[in-house]
Amino acid sequence: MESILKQMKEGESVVDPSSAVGGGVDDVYGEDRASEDQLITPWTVSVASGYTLLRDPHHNKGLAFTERERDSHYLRGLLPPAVATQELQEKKLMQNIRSYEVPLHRYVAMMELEERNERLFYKLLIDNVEELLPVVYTPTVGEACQKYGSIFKRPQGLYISLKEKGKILEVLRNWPERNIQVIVVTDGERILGLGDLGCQGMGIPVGKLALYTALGGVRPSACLPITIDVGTNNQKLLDDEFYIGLRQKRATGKEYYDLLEEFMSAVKQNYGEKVLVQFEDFANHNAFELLAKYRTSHLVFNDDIQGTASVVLAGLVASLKLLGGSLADHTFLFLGAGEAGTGIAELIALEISTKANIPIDEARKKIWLVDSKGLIVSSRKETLQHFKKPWAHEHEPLSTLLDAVKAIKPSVLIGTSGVGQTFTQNVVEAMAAFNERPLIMALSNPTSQAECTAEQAYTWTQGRAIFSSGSPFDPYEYNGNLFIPGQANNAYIFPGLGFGLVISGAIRVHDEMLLAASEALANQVTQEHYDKGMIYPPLTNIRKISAHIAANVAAKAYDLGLATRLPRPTDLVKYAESCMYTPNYRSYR
Ligand SMILES: O=C([O-])CC(=O)C(=O)O
Ligand SMILES: [Mg+2]
Repeated sequence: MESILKQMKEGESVVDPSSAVGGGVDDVYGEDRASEDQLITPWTVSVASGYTLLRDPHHNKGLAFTERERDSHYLRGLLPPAVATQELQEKKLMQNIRSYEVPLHRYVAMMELEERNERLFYKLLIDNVEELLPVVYTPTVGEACQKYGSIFKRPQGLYISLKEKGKILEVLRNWPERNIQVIVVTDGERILGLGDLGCQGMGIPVGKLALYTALGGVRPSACLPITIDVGTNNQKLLDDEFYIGLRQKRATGKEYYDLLEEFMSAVKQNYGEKVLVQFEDFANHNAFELLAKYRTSHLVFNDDIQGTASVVLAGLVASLKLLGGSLADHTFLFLGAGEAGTGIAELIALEISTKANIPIDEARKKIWLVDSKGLIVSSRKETLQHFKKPWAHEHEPLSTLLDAVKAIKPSVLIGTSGVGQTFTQNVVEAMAAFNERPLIMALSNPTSQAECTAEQAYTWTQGRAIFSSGSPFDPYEYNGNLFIPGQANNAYIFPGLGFGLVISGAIRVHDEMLLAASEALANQVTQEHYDKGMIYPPLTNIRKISAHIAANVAAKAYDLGLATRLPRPTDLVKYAESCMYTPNYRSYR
């Protein structure tokens, strides 16, 4: 109370005006542009003082408050005498985090840092991206969701449950930030390859949005994680006394779709049509339908269908440098015909059809899918779900993956089944029998669900495999050679894709933007990477990569007439870079 009075005396606001309603892309980013050259704008002085300032994660700098700031912001005595730089704080935190051996403890330490000092959290994440991505994101975030009820301390996003039916607009208005640019929403029904985690799926939107900021450059205050809770069919959670969600079986059908409809229209009403909604980890039976329903009326994309497709296509295009030929010269076999499998298959077909100038149906014939019932073939067409039908080609029925590998003789094997250890030694050896360099992608997450490990892929092919996975694997030494697995995770794509949509003021996501994102990523793989057998660039350069992806996506948005931010900047890469949030401390006078 006292500190608020002090602020009022000084004419300061307790609210950061950068979060006020209104403002397009330019004024939104003014805050961070100003911060970079330490300009003092009216915004940067509008922070709370004293004890409140130390408790405000958006503005707190801890020991890094200077002597002058300690005087001018009533911090004397509230901090010990030492003054630290942001770099020294980083050093200390990395030491602390490395001292925790249990990955979940590292996760909790990072979340606590985010709640204490947002800029330091993002600085740490950006400067140590390869080390910390597996902590705040896949695979550790999977375990965090499984135990979310126990580790839950403070809400990090919005929970919209069936109890909020009819009141969703009010709920959105309860969120403290107004100027939202990106929402990641899940209903928790298919969290990674871990299944239905209900309300505890919240860890996923939180993790994805941390990457939007760290990897893509979207301001943290413009990001909104949302979990829609319609119940869970996970009995273990329903019986768990610490479960944080609705204690009921999942609502389905009309009840489910009515809630989603209310949510989507409330989002548009509250934030306008340029807010991006990323659907994440919905179950297959809803994911395709929600995407089809909203892609023509809202700025939406499904990360598991489209983001994953774009990242895999980039890896495939890059791998042609090592394999030779064009995509049309290859044959693709998938294990798993859900969101990721059919999404990737469709984008590959689109790319082949565009590049080879052949009808998409012809292009699809290069691509085969196996689901839990075996190879998808035309005799099964009647009973297939609609998203599998385009892949039902003429062939005799085959019930196992191994039989399919032997019969189809693919050059590329892609796992999107969500089931670990399904690329058995026999399967991988069969791939190596007729391919000089078999391309193997074990995409299911987290690590426990990967179809095979990097070590297995390299040893079972005597080091000939080109291997990528959804979850990270360490480099592996085999016969004196070091092999570096690629991480074919949508994390390469969605931050740049989303940022490109935001900076161009796009109003719809078009498939050509996914191709543009994919192309930009593939272009970032250099000869130096190819020489090491890599088909993805290292994550250490991810902000530069994201700027290129954003620029390519924005260019496509302008070309397609879907961009509303006019005039079109002449150099989109430079423009993207200049708009990116940077977490260096600002000075408060
Ligand atoms: O979150 C990840 O690591 C990738 C992804 O979207 C999924 O597995 O559902
Ligand atoms: Mg996902």
